[in-house]
Amino acid sequence: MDFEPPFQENYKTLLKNKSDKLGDENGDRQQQSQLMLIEHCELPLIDLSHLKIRGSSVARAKCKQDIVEAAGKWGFFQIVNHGVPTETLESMKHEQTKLFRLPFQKKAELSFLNLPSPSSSSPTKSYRWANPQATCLKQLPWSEAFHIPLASISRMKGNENFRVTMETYGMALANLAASIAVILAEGLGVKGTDYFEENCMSSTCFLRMNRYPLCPLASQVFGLMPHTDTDFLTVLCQDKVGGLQLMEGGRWVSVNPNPNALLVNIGDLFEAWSNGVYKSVKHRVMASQEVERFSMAFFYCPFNHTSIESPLKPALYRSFSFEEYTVQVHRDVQATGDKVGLSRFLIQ
Ligand SMILES: O=C(O)CCC(=O)C(=O)O
Ligand SMILES: [Fe+2]
Repeated sequence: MDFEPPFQENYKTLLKNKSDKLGDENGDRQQQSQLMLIEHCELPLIDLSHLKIRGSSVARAKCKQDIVEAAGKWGFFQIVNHGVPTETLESMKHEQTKLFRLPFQKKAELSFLNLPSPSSSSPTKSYRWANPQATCLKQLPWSEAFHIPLASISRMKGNENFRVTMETYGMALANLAASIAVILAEGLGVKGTDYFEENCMSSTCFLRMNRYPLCPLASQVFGLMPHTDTDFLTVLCQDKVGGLQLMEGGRWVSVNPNPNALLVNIGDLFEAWSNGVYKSVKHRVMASQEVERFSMAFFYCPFNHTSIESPLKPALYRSFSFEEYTVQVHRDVQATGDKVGLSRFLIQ
């Protein structure tokens, strides 16, 4: 299978170090018991058809309230009747599978898809797999991904269908995320804001296509390491396989996959903008020995120069630009393997 990244070959030394696995006798016992006794959770499922202007105002208010409550309690919720056409979703999934089935050597070429070369705020390549900086198995994600700035897809070479599908998908998701952002702002008592309309457009957003290959060492590595998202909102489209877990009340819980729903989660920027009311919750993906998994994350982000400052006072975080945040995250990841994140910007 020439599309498979060479995990085993390239990470031979790390993989030989069995004492390293995710919580064995030498590891953290608490972590081990957590891995074995994971509860499943049913995230709030919100039907966005209630938001229609023609519908009842009571149902509309209740739907908005459900979104606001889920963002504060879980940081995650599922949505149905979200308005993204089924054909658009299906074409994206089809194009995504085709993309990952290309030979590894081709995907890894620097010029593949003609996406932009690394810049200071996004200094890594669009195609990523495993983690060249990993010093132990816990830092080795068993996955490959394309991280695509929507601003640059007009330059994409090759498959015209893919470019058009991605453009349509990006626009639909940017509109969807914008309407959720306004509801969340209203939930904070901030009415009639044009902050999101002015600072976030489809061209400031990113798409990340993830593939989690079968993993022969599923108990030893993650599919994707625990992290929070560096954006305002993420809209995730996942298949029916499952594997996503999130932190709830200090423990990891498994999210039951619902392939008919999109999953929305709060990112770091919204946590800061909401002054901590909405939660950017840690999540991770477990690796699987049996089933391959695909997901697509849409990251709702502002311009690099956009200032993130909560309209609620007194502010918990000092104001920072999106670029300042991403540069700091990158610096911390390089230096410590951990992004640190919002706590860096807390006002003492
Ligand atoms: O694949 C998933 O379910 C989650 C992906 C994710 O968290 C990400 O791309 O940031
Ligand atoms: Fe994520």
